[in-house]
Amino acid sequence: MSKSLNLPWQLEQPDWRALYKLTKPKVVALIVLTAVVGSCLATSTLPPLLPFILGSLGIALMSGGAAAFNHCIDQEADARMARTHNRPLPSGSVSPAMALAWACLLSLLGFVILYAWVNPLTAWLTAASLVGYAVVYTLWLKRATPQNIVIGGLAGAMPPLLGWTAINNSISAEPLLLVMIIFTWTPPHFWALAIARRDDYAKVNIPMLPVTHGIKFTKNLIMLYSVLLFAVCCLPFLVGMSGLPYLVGVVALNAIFLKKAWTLYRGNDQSDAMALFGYSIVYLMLLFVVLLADHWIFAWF
Ligand code: HEM
Ligand SMILES: CC(C)=CCC/C(C)=C/CC/C(C)=C/COP(=O)(O)OP(=O)(O)O
Repeated sequence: MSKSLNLPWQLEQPDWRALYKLTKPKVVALIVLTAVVGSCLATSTLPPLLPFILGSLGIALMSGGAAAFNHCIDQEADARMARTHNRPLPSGSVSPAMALAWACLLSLLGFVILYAWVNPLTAWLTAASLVGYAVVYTLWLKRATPQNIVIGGLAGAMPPLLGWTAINNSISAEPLLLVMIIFTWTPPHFWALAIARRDDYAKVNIPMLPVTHGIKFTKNLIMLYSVLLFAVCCLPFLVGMSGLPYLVGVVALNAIFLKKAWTLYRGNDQSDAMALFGYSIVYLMLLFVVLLADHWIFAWF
């Protein structure tokens, strides 16, 4: 039987570097950070070690699996975009069958770990996030509406709740506020990049907002969401979940965010858009570090 048939039992030797890249490791690292902070905030002491470690591992595996499914589904568009044409599938460093098998393996392994050793609630919520990203966003919304990333952003916003349920096995208001923060952060995070890469998306007919509604309109919405993000970030302080150190931190982080959004609104599309995109990542990382530091300052002093 010919090797080119690529049946599952005829997979090539794995290229581990390519398989690692399929998991979008930097994105998953930030996702896991938000989940870890969700776990730490779920208790006033240190979280119990087993659900903490296995919960973070299961969330990481399923997020990496979701990212690998995204690569499989988007391989043709990725091949035609300058930003993505070097990815493992378009460049041929991994076969479609191997990538699909890898996505299934990571997702299943993550699910089993969460279900068997953490709790079924976390396993099912993480599975819903995976389906939300890989199926609802990538397979459907991405090509259906310029609001794709607003709705699809809910999947990527779930990890603080997943981290929380891994420890508490229940859903409550506090982690939902953290979900709201990431949900509100996603549009400026992504639309900044989409402004800089507008032509790429136009070329492959993906209806991202700068393609369908133009750059000026997208900049308006980035400003609007940036103001909204500031307000949403204040909620943990206003409901008494976080203290003054958190408030000081988020005021500083959001002031810089607003300044960069304003600079983009007024200025150069390429460099200012990439500056806001780059900062959005540092911003989210620092915001969750500040949340955790504030939590521990209150718990221990
Ligand atoms: C639907 C929601 C989201 C969309 C559409 C989106 C879109 C993107 C895109 C297109 C990139 C560029 C990737 C590349 O060049 O390979 C990116 C990068 C990144 N995103 Fe997002 N993102 C979303 C949610 C998130 C979430 C929830 C997180 C983490 C909590 C996140 C963290 C990152 C990080 C860390 C990078 C930099 C990756 C690198 O440099 O390799 N994103 N995002
Ligand atoms: C289980 C769980 C918590 C799932 C969350 C999964 C996850 C990896 C979310 C990240 C969102 C993201 C990078 C979207 C970009 O996709 P894109 O296709 O628009 O960007 P691309 O063109 O760079 O691939």
